[in-house]
Amino acid sequence: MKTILEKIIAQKEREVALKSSIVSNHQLEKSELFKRAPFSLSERIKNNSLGFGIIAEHKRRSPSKASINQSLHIQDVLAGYENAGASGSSILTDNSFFGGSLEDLLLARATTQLPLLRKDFIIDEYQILEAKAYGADAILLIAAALTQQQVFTLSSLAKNLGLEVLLEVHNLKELEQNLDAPVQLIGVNNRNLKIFEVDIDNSLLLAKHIPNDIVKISESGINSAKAIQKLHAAGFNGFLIGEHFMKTNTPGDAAQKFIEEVTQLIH
Ligand SMILES: O=P(O)(O)OC[C@@H](O)[C@@H](O)c1c[nH]c2ccccc12
Repeated sequence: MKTILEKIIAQKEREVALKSSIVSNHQLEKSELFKRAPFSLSERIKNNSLGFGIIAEHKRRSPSKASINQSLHIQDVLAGYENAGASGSSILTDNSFFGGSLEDLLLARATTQLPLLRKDFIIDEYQILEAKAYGADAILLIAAALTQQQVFTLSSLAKNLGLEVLLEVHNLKELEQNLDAPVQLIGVNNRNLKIFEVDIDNSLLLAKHIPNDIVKISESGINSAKAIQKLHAAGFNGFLIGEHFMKTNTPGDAAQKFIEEVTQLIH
């Protein structure tokens, strides 16, 4: 039986083959946004007055949750996140499994000055060119979906284009085998993408193995200020949060309240 991750990757391979057959790399490189100088997500997380960074995610649905929120406009969500004091935003662009699109990324770019992470299952250089052409500042690479060679090649290309990389790992092996790749942020996913179970303790265990010149992010399943307090004490600088905000009618307000709670708790 195929895991969900394997199914998603198989679908991505088909998508990339189809899309690149009608829109060339060169056409993507000619787009207006390709000339834009990207923002630094890692700098915003390290240097902000809060002492921690929240990457607030736009997510309508996921394989583990059929519907989180289908009724909001991405412009309102992003304006709310920016106003709340988030350090960046993660925009799901996968359509088949998460209900997002590159159009979402474009609308987000037009709405906000926050650094934007293209959140997708990137397996090919073509998708990195797309990310830049649609206004991303950073991309996600998922170690569990890539070989060590792919992580190195794809993150090198991103770097050459001025995009930062958040490398997602789930265990020590994935972390250690990719430490020579040029990435600015490493995210420990609390959710196992193969079986979709959440375990915050996973991040706590891996934190000390991440080199200190790399920004440390804890991802997924975070829904309380107390969880951030623990993770922050373990050395994490940033926190990627989707569902806890997106399940409300006003994700920006939820993010604001959350950031206030965390600030009180950790100072
Ligand atoms: O909604 P949550 O549990 O706060 O999680 C956000 C984010 O970490 C999660 O969406 C995510 C982490 N890694 C991914 C890889 C692909 C798609 C989605 C993800």
